This record gives sequence, structure tokens and C-alpha cells, in this order.
Amino acid sequence: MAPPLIKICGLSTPEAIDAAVAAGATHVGLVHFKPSPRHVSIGRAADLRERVPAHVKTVLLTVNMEPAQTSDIVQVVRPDVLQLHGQETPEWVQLMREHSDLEIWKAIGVKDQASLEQAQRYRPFAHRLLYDAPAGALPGGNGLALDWRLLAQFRHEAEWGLAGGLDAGNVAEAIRQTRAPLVDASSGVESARGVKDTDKIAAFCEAARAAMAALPG
Ligand SMILES: O=C(O)c1ccccc1N[C@@H]1O[C@H](COP(=O)(O)O)[C@@H](O)[C@H]1O
Repeated sequence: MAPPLIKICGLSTPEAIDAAVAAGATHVGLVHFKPSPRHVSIGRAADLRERVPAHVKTVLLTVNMEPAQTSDIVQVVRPDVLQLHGQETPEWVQLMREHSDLEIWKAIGVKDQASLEQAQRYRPFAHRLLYDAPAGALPGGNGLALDWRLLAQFRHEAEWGLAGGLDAGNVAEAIRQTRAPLVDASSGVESARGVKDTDKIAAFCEAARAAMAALPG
């Protein structure tokens, strides 16, 4: 079975990066979106990225950013993965794919079966579909879970991951129900909005690894 993939997102301090790396996260996420309490400037994102060891992938999250501007930021931050977390169209994702070597993830707000099916339009262009709850006050990072039963019933033909309201207390059940190959947490590993908690990060990673290891077959 493939090794479990665990992303801790919305990291904005060196201490939080170190905590995620020490806990065994495979991916760390930096949010560049001004309305977010986890927003980091381009300069700060570049500094934080420098701190990430080579065996951990850096994910840069943007929302509805123009392709040209995105390319400029990518050149400075040099992430491994670009996570598009807005209403970017399949054509937009295709453009990014054609003009960069980056791994591209498209976040999808899953409301019902139809939204899951619609999301498959991104399959030829995105390397991974990241299923999240539908947008709330922010496009993501609201600590809201989607209906996991939708993913459990779905026949996945793309690489994918599960985000939305995950924490150390519910990630095992989320993995048991959905068999998600990648789990992603932000709000659920915070002590206050935008403030990451070292113990919660460690507990989340531990619970996710144990649940993935316990999956049958
Ligand atoms: O974290 C944010 O502030 C954010 C802002 C805009 C788009 C996405 C954002 N976060 C991402 O949303 C998912 C789910 O987060 P949560 O665990 O429910 O808080 C995750 O990928 C976050 O990084």
C-alpha cells in the first residue's frame, strides 16, 4: 500500500513548519490569500519554504489568482505543489499545467453527488483533486467537513485527497469511511484562528498514520 500522505496547511511561522515536519507531515501548506487569517506574504512564504527539508513537499495555496501573477509568485517561492482553492476553471488549470512543471491540485467544494461528478472535468489537468466542504466565509479553511459518505460511494479515477474540518478526533473515522490516500488539516490543528498548535499537529499526524495503517487490504 502507498505511504500515507498527510498535509498540514496554513503554516505561517518557522515553529509551525518545524512542528509539522517533526510530526511526519509529508506536505506543508502556505496560504497566500489576503482575507485569510493564515495569509503569508510572498517574502515570508519564500523564507518559510527555505526551512522545509527536501523530503517534505511545500504546497502554495492561492485563490482565483491570475496565471501571470501566479507564475511570478511561484518563481519566488518555488513550491513543489500549487493548490488552487477558488473558482478556477478547468481551462485555467490547463493553462497553469501547460506553463509550469509544478504539481497542481484543484480544491473542490463538495456539496452533493453532482458537484463531485462536475469536478471530474478537472481530471485531465490537475494532478490531484482535493475534496473540501463547500465554501463558507472563506473559500476554504473554515473547519467544516463535507459529507464523507459521498466520497465513500464514489469511484475515484483521479489522485485525490480529503480536506475540511479534519482534526485528531475525527480523522480516523474520515479515513475509515472514505479510504482517503491524503488527508489535509488546518483549522483542526489550531489553538486559535490562524495559530497552529504543536501538540494538535502531532496528534493529527499520529491518528492519520494509525488509521491508514489499519485499513484492510
Ligand atoms: O486556510 C485558509 O484560510 C484558506 C483560505 C482560503 C482557501 C483555503 C484555505 N484553507 C484550506 O482549506 C482546506 C480545509 O481547511 P480546514 O481544515 O477546514 O480549516 C485546507 O486545504 C486548508 O489549507
